[in-house]
Amino acid sequence: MCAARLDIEEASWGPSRALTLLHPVSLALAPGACLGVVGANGAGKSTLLRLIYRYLKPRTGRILLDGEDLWRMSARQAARKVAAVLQEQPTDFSLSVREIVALGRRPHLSGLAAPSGRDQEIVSRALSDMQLHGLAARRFGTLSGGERQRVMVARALAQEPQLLVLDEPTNHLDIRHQLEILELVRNLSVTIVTSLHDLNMAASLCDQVLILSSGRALAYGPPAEVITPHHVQAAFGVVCHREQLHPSGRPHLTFSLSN
Ligand SMILES: Nc1ncnc2c1ncn2[C@@H]1O[C@H](COP(=O)(O)OP(=O)(O)OP(=O)(O)O)[C@@H](O)[C@H]1O
Repeated sequence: MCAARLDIEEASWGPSRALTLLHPVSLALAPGACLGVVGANGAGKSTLLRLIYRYLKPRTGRILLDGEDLWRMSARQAARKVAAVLQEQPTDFSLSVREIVALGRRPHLSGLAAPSGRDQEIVSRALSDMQLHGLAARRFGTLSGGERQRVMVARALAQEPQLLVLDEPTNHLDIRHQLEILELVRNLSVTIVTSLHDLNMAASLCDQVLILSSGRALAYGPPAEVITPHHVQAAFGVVCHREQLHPSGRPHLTFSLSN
């Protein structure tokens, strides 16, 4: 897998001319960097992610991967470069875990060609990266929420993307699997855009953070500059305290409704 540079240039979106849900957003993300998109419910995180994985076409502006406009590529070309792990999961519950993960190879297969030995190897690696080998033959519909989430990450890994988009990747996961997924994601050599609700997690995982508030970019930059009590108050309407953990000295945020 290799990593792409992501440039978002004045990208906005709304379902009609009269309604803008995402006001123009611009940012540049270096290859291999991890961007965390945070904000209150309804702030526009999923909408921005949908533009980045080419589900929605920007009403204004562009999304560029290594300088190439996502909407000037074919859907298939884009699918070879961008993979997404979404909160909505597939409804083909009767497929096995291995079959679902193998769907990630589809953009790389030509025509009706059967998967090659290399494709099978990539699928096996994705299954073992997500510790799913023991579940490979199980029907997707029989898995727990956390197991399903790991299958969706494995499918995205099998796609060998240059940019991986994750919408709340730790949903449904217990603490151990949350930490494992985050560590795995962090060690991938791809560019990552992830929405997160946990600001402490965003601060420790991400190289850059974008705070959205009511469909507008409130702040963008390294976590220490962006996740500040002032911005948190403005975006979430809560009081935020930055404390230092002992003995690591790492910053940790706590929140309250009033001082
Ligand atoms: N097609 C649409 N038509 C009308 N409104 C929409 C449409 N899509 C999204 N919205 C609204 O736009 C706002 C932003 O939605 P979005 O899903 O991007 O928020 P979010 O930050 O991901 O929220 P959450 O944290 O709750 O998942 C919400 O108020 C949502 O109801």
